[in-house]
Amino acid sequence: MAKASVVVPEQVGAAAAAAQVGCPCPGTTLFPYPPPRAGIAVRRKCLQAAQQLELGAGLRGGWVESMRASSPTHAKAAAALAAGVDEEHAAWMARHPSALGEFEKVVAASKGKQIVMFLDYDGTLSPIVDDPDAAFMSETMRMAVRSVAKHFPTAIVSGRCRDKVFEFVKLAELYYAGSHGMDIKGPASRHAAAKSPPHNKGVLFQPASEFLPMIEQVHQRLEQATSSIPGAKVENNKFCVSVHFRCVDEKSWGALAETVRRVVREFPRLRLSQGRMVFEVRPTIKWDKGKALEFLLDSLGFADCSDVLPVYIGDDRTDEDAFKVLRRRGQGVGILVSKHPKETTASFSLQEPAEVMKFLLRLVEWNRLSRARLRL
Ligand SMILES: O=P(O)(O)OC[C@H]1O[C@H](O[C@H]2O[C@H](CO)[C@@H](O)[C@H](O)[C@H]2O)[C@H](O)[C@@H](O)[C@@H]1O
Repeated sequence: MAKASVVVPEQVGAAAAAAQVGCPCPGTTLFPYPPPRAGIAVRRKCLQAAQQLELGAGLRGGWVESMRASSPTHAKAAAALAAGVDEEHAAWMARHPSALGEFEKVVAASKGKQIVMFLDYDGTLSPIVDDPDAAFMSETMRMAVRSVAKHFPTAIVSGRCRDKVFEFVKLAELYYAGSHGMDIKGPASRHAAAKSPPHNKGVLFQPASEFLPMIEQVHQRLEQATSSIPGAKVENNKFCVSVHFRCVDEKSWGALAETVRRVVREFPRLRLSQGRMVFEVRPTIKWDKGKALEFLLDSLGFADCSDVLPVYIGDDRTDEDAFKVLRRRGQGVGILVSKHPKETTASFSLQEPAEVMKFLLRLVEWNRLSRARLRL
């Protein structure tokens, strides 16, 4: 398999581009610029369909195609039809190599920098399951995240409401950005708070608080309107609402998409996007997981700093906003969790939560050894 190198010709372009936008550390980017194209015709078509959906311009067929794209099984089948699976996968892996396989390059990029860890929850720390209320993370994963947080400032960035994701993760020493980054809170544990920068104590940021009553309303409307579609599940995520279709018969997907769109049209200040077998309804404000990442870096005292290396691991379309921010800053490491080729702005990949755990533990071990070596 062709290996991607940190020192590739495109990075000269990256450095130049970074310099043009005034990036403080143009020589240190891990991101080739312009971003490599996945070249997956089927995926791109599906992405366009998803964008149409977001713009509200999609036809019924476009929605269903986009809904299919959010299922790895369908996507895999579609990609397999479009090209040889192995070739497609190998080419994709060459563009987005395994963060475990290229571990040395990842850590080399952190030389002299503070790593800040950003972790998505569903599909990254916990496996995807049919019932959103049963998406538990394993105790071993919890221990891995706890260890990471002992070594690096660590944040969970999730589409879930903050309280719910905290119930799953149960680690008070972390930062949490729930509702796709619209509900940010600093560590609750006294020990972690004591270690936080002084200006960051008790950080709490909720840029969409005025939308709370509207989200309540749309949640009720969606529950009502989708109640006749078996398997549809509406989840109130405080500043946004998810409508799940993982358990809906594919024959009803068109009807569900139309119903959701009809309801969302009643609320011009809300918008519709799509995640993994889920519609996401959220405020039209310009705030997403990428903005949350930047907010947290600033809160941690790393605004306009070149001596920080944000590492963001996520599996979903909404995580792309964070990957894009890293690429624009020319700073950090974006890692997509996916077994299948997907169009992404992330530089690296990991296949599944089990690999995420291995990566986290390896990072902890590497940091422990590097510190021990410094003490010698
Ligand atoms: O940003 P995330 O932490 O990845 O949250 C995104 C959505 O995740 C959850 O839904 C996804 O996981 C479920 C459990 O595995 C699965 O059943 C569903 O199909 C996935 O879309 C969560 O329930 C949503 O509210 C989040 O927005």
